[in-house]
Amino acid sequence: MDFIDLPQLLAARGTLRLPGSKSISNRVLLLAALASGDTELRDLLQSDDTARMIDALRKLGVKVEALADKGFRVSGVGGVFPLRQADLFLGNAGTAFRSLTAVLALAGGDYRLSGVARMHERPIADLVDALRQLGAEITYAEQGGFPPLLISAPTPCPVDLVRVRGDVSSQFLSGLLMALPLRGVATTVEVVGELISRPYVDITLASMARFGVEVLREGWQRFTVAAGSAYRSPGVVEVEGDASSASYFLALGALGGGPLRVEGVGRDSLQGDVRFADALAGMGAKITVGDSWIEAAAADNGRLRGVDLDCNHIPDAAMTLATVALFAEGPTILRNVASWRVKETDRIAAMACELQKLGASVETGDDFIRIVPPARDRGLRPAAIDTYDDHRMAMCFSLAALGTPLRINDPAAVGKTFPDYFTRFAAVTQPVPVVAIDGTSASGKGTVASRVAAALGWHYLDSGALYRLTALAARRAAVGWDDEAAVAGIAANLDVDFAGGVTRLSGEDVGDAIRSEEISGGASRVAALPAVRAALLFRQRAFRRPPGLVADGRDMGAVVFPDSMTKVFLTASVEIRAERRHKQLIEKGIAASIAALLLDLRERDERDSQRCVAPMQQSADAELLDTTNLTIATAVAQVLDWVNKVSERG
Ligand SMILES: Nc1ncnc2c1ncn2[C@@H]1O[C@H](COP(=O)(O)OP(=O)(O)OP(=O)(O)O)[C@@H](O)[C@H]1O
Ligand SMILES: Nc1ccn([C@@H]2O[C@H](COP(=O)(O)O)[C@@H](O)[C@H]2O)c(=O)n1
Repeated sequence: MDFIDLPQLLAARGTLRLPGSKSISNRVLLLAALASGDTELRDLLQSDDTARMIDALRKLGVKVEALADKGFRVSGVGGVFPLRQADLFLGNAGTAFRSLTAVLALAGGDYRLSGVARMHERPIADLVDALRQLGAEITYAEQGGFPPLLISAPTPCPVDLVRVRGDVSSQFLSGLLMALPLRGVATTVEVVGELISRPYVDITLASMARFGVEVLREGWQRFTVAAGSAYRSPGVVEVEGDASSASYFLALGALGGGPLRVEGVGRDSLQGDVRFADALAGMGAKITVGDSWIEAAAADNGRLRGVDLDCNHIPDAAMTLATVALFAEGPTILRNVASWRVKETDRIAAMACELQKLGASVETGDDFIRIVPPARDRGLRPAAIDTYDDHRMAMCFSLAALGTPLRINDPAAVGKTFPDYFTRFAAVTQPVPVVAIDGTSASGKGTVASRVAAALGWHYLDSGALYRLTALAARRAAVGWDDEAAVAGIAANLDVDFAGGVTRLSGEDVGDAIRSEEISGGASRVAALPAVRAALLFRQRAFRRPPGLVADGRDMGAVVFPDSMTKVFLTASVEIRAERRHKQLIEKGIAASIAALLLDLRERDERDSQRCVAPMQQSADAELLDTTNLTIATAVAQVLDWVNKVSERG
């Protein structure tokens, strides 16, 4: 499985230009295609969802040209698609699926609309039922009430009133409204049930108005499109930044100190999700709003409060509040989020499951989620977060990195709306610093690394101990050191604890047992197995806790912590190393011979440096420290000097 490991973060600040709004991008793409005249769309979102819409429009015969600098030119077809037959695959793009269903059902032609498996589980009967009232000919290709859909030319139908449910997804109403000008006659839509996610309907109405069609709105119950309404290109449309995407960075600013400014949305934004900033302010964050930017910073006392909030108006951004709740004082209750259940995944269930992995207590109902953060002294637990092919799950949970190192599985899910999310995330966050000390066996890595850690007041990781523990546990389970799958299974489930400087395996102190020459050899054999290294990777990264980490091993700088602030490759002549190890063993009362140790060290160096995965080698960005003629104190002083120089450079 693909994953990204996020280091625990110390702070977040900076400025970020948002990608274009998904909701606006997909609406204006469709309206520009239906309009008469060419439209230049600037700052359009470029992501999976917009790619699906563009692809579909091209298959319908619409000319969509990419211009320089995130621009697109759409040659409008004046309401008549040139191609009257098409098979459209819309992935998991709800905005594209619902609006194209409505438009194609009234446009005339034979079309098949399908998507990914999850799209085929997302109900669409309410929209289909509404369209059928207008004469639409739509059949379900597989399961009744769900995509895929087969659409053919509508039967002429004189009705001027159509009813649609508004309490499942506002996209049904939005799709219907955008399609109505194709009828040419006055049509009123009456919403049945309470309309949810009203700000998204506002975006629809504003987008239609931009293309010359004013909808008469009576409360949130009746919407009328006048006879003869037709879309006309406004020439140029600038797409504002995505307010839902802004929520992750505003939350980062509030949790990570800030100030963190997002550019592209502000006071006059069309998007309801800008009100996420109000919710964050309600939790105690400092929010400043400009015409086209919003900035978030931590509360004066650095703490946020849990809230009890109706989230009907910010259904997408509300997910971000669920992970912010992990850091708040007291419980947070997010109400009126039933629509989460029919999104990219059942977001209430998915959110509950993943929040619990981090140590929160969670209660859920049909339309709410209640989150109690873990006790402050316990903090968040390192965890591997599943993302359910849902971009928002991946982005929301990245915030947990302010409390723990974590793994995000299938991070490419962000491609739906924010393909370079994790690169932008890294640019505005400051991870816990690491000093990596790699090198040959018995060169003094552990001695130097632990003293550097003590001098800095940082944590210390002896990564070799994990390979030694794996070798010991395999031996005890009578598993051969070459049995890759079995040893990797043991590594993945090691019950180890280093509390108080004591190395425990399943509760037993094994500090001496793992230092025997037999286990040293076993450790270097199991360490050559790729599956074992993969199984131990996140476990090592989970040691990266504030204020910093000094880690020693063979691949700390190259593989485990490639972004280490200082990398050192420590070595000494093999003869000196054998002498030091001999002295060390004799002092512990363990019998040893220099000749045997020499042989063993040479063998381990050879195996460690020649293996195919993460071989021991000095990387180009590592400082070389040969301790053959150095005292321990001099070696430690040299490393601290390198660390200080990097810190001074900032
Ligand atoms: N510069 C030095 N001068 C003299 N003795 C040293 C020096 N550095 C380390 N030693 C001694 O060498 C022995 C081996 O050091 P240490 O255990 O730190 O090595 P290591 O590289 O971590 O070994 P391993 O690869 O087995 O984990 C220890 O007894 C340590 O005190
Ligand atoms: N990052 C690491 C650390 C260790 N190993 C292997 O484990 C053996 C024991 O390590 P020590 O540092 O305690 O000597 C060592 O010989 C390596 O084979 C590793 O591969 N990567």
